[in-house]
Amino acid sequence: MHRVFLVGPMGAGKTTIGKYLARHLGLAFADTDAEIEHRTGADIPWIFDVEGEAGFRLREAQVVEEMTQMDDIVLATGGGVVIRPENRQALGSRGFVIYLHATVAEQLRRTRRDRKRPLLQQGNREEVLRTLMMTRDPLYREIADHVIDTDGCSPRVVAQRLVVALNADKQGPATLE
Ligand SMILES: Nc1ncnc2c1ncn2[C@@H]1O[C@H](COP(=O)(O)OP(=O)(O)OP(=O)(O)O)[C@@H](O)[C@H]1O
Ligand SMILES: O=C(O)C1=C[C@@H](O)[C@@H](O)[C@H](O)C1
Ligand SMILES: [Mg+2]
Repeated sequence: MHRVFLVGPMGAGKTTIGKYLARHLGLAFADTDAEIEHRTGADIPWIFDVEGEAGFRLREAQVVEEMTQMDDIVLATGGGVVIRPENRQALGSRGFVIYLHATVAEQLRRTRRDRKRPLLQQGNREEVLRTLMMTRDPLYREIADHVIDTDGCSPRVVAQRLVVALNADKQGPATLE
């Protein structure tokens, strides 16, 4: 039984690399952001507008509680998933957690044209990303079994490093056969 959970900030590549990795490993792919949109029939900016960030976080916690119990899955999470202790507990205890790290400069480059991440649509993007990173980086690390620096690496190279990390984890629940 394989469960790989990808955590990290906006633009780290969780969604991009998660899809690639799942295909490579022959596992299902799921994404908490996409699942929330699927369940509500609304996109994330709309949910933030109507229900506020608090409403979104509640939905996110419900999805995390369910999806971290699915088998043979690569699960990409939203950048803020680690805020809630119950999410950290579920992710940290139920699967192999990979922290995809990217510097703020790299996050800025990768999210330059983004209009779908509500937290990046107001104020100074660099400042927002820096503040989020300061509070969240220790939380990503708290639950991570492995950290991968993605700066300057193509999605393919990041995915290859991820496979190496999974293979090296003899005890982990996501060890490759
Ligand atoms: N290793 C990489 N090298 C270059 N570009 C990348 C890399 N990983 C992702 N990208 C690009 O960065 C953008 C954001 O990637 P992605 O949506 O996968 O991030 P995410 O971690 O899922 O963010 P979020 O937390 O907001 O869901 C996309 O345009 C993607 O193509
Ligand atoms: O970093 C965050 O808090 C977020 C990241 C995205 O994945 C989405 O979950 C949403 O835009 C919030
Ligand atoms: Mg994503």
